[in-house]
Amino acid sequence: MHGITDHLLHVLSQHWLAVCFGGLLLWGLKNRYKHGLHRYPGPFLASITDWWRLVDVYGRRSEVTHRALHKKYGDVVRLGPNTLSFSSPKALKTIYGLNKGFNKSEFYVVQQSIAKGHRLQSLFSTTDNDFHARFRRCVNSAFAMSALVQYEPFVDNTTKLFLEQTKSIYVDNPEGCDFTQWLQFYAFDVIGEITYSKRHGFVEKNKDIDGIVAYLSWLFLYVAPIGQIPFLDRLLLKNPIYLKLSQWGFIDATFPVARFAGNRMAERMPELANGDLKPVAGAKSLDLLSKFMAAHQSHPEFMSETLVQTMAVSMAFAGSETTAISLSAVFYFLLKTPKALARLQAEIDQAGRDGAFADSETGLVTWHESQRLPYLDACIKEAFRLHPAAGLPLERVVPEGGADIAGHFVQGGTIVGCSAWLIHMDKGVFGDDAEIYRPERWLHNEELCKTEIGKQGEESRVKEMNGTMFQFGMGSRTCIGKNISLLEIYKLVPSMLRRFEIQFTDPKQEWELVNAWFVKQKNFTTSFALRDIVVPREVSEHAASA
Ligand code: HEM
Repeated sequence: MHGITDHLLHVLSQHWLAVCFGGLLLWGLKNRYKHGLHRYPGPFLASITDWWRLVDVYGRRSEVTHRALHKKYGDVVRLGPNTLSFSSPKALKTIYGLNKGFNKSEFYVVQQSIAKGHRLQSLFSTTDNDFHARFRRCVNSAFAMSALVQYEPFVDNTTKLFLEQTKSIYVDNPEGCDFTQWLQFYAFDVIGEITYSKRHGFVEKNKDIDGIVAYLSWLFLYVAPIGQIPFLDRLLLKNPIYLKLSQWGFIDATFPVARFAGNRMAERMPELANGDLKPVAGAKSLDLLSKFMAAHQSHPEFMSETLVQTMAVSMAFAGSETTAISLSAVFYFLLKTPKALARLQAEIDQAGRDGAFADSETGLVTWHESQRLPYLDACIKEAFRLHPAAGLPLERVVPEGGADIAGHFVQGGTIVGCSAWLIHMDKGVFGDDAEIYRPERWLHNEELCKTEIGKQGEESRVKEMNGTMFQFGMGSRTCIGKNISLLEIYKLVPSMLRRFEIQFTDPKQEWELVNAWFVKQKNFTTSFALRDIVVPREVSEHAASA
């Protein structure tokens, strides 16, 4: 026995290079043929190792890589030894459909936040479908369309302040405004107000409070590449030593947003203990935190205090950067397309002259008023289409037994996903000019609508586009905050356009994109001038005669 071991050790020491090479070769071959994925095209290195996609995502423009790969290879591309990307809208119903059994991949686990050394499994990041379904049932009603009316006063407070601050800080300011950051301050404060009836104070102070925005940006820059090899997270941000030290109180690894949420919860605990949840002083209705606490009262066996806090933290994580990116996209594409901006401005001014807006003083537009502006709707949808916030495929794991996805049988355990950056480019659905910004595609062509058949054709064309939009995801894991973000966007865009003339500070300016899971814009600097708010005809005639 001894002799064999000695002999083996001798051979290994003599031929260690060949042994290492052989081991690597076997590992590479195992990866290459994993789950029969060698049938699918893609970069050769991607079929061998996930380091290929980590490096690509680290380059911060993966949406460009993914588009180029699908253009070259077709509807299915292999992005890793165990990962496929699908670009055809036909794949959506299978991968994201209700009760199809596809779980989120480990990519999402990397996004779990930490409070006092413990990971917080959130609605967004959990990979457990049963846990998710129970969690979602507890909080769903707080996000229903009908609850929107209750949140509008919260949004109004921040929007009015935002309009005032834009006027006093940026009107006729030659330095211009970093518009993406300014909109992010807005989105953070709206979420703060809806969640806690308390703004973080970004818009008041025009600065990043407690470094929350910078921290979140850093975090997304981290989770995007590390999420490609999630195991690395356990060596880095969530390594056990760091988490233990944090649990014992030696270091504070609590995310700043989690700290803010914890403080607000502590303030409300007495109310919860009394069973007396009521709107915070000055607020007209219950905020989200109160609603999550009410869920804790009605489902104490599941909705723990930790889950209440997690839910509150998720609001800032999932709802601020995404909304700010989408708002920036709406304004950017309008400024880049003067004809569309002029048409939208004309629609808004006409509504102003017709007395469609109740507020002629601050410029604030209500949700209901915004819903009567079809061209506004078209401009917003077109911006969502061309610049969806999430810039990576929404990864899911194929259930045991495998699945047929858009005509391809894929084995269980394979990671599959679609990216809105590809789905929204489908020419079959969005037209041959899918690559350009053209809000008109969302309107019915009046010429065609003159016949019944033409009208039906137009209706089904627009319906298909609506049904293919993927900016909020799809199925059971679709964005729970969609209605809140739409409330913000549909109110802020017309309110800003009533109040201000917005221009690029440098007309030749192009923005820069940074794909860190969410595709954030940089170098989008704007100048503002005050506009006279267009008032109803009778009012202006009355003013003229007086
Ligand atoms: C324009 C703004 C927004 C965009 C583009 C957006 C996008 C998305 C997407 C794509 C997903 C699905 C992720 C996946 O399947 O992997 C998602 C989920 C989610 N979003 Fe949003 N979101 C936005 C605003 C918000 C807001 C304002 C909130 C909170 C108030 C929010 C909270 C969430 C939560 C909690 C989830 C997880 C839902 C679940 O798994 O049940 N989002 N969002």
